[in-house]
Amino acid sequence: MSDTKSTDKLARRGLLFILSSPSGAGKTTLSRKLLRKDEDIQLSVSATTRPPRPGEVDGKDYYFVSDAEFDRMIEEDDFYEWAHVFDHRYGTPKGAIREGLKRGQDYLFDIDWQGTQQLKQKDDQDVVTVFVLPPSLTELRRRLESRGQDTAEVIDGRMQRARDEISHWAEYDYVVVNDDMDACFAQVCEILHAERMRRKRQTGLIPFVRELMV
Ligand SMILES: Nc1nc2c(ncn2[C@@H]2O[C@H](COP(=O)(O)OP(=O)(O)O)[C@@H](O)[C@H]2O)c(=O)[nH]1
Ligand SMILES: Nc1ncnc2c1ncn2[C@@H]1O[C@H](COP(=O)(O)OP(=O)(O)O)[C@@H](O)[C@H]1O
Repeated sequence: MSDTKSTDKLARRGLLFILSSPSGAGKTTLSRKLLRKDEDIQLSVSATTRPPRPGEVDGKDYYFVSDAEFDRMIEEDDFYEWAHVFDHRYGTPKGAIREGLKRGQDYLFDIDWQGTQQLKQKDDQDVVTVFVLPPSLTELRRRLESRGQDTAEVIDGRMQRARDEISHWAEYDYVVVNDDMDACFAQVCEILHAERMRRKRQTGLIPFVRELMV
């Protein structure tokens, strides 16, 4: 983050910052704001078999792939994790994440509870999980409708799945309610800042403290 960069003098290990929520609660909006504001975090771009929505860019929002291509990626062990969500498959490509973490690069994940569980099993110490709740189910439906990108049938399906997704709230490290976007975004930034300061992530502390003690 530009405003934390100057105080970020010590070497640290990066983290895997996961935002999950029922569809429509606001995680894509929160993610985009975070990526714009914070230069030390980058999006882990998922692959999906779902077709692009208007305005979505291949390689930026998702890698949009065919079923056959997704099968090939599974066979070649290209995924950190993958899951069926709604009627499609979504997965996190391994890419350069492991190397990036060592250099202090943080990664943002917009993934569901299934992907979160898999990532935690693979790499619990680097994972920080945040669950975003809507203020009410009425408002959740209103947001899905106002986004104006899904059919009534798709929206009904997402509302039905919302209760299931919400039932996983207690598996997350942090839970925020996205009522007012600015207030919620500020909370998400505070969580990220505090997690970066954890002693275990500050790999530069040992040589730094050693210098202080000579
Ligand atoms: N497990 C897993 N879930 C993903 C991945 N990418 C996206 N998702 C989840 O798939 C769900 C549907 O995403 P999307 O079709 O973009 O709809 P949206 O959540 O309404 O924006 C959301 O819950 C995402 O968090 C991934 O790589 N792995
Ligand atoms: N706090 C909020 N107040 C009002 N509208 C919001 C808020 N957060 C998100 N929205 C709107 O709700 C819709 C769904 O948000 P989005 O970020 O796409 O959700 P998700 O990625 O969780 O499916 C979008 O049109 C977005 O602009």
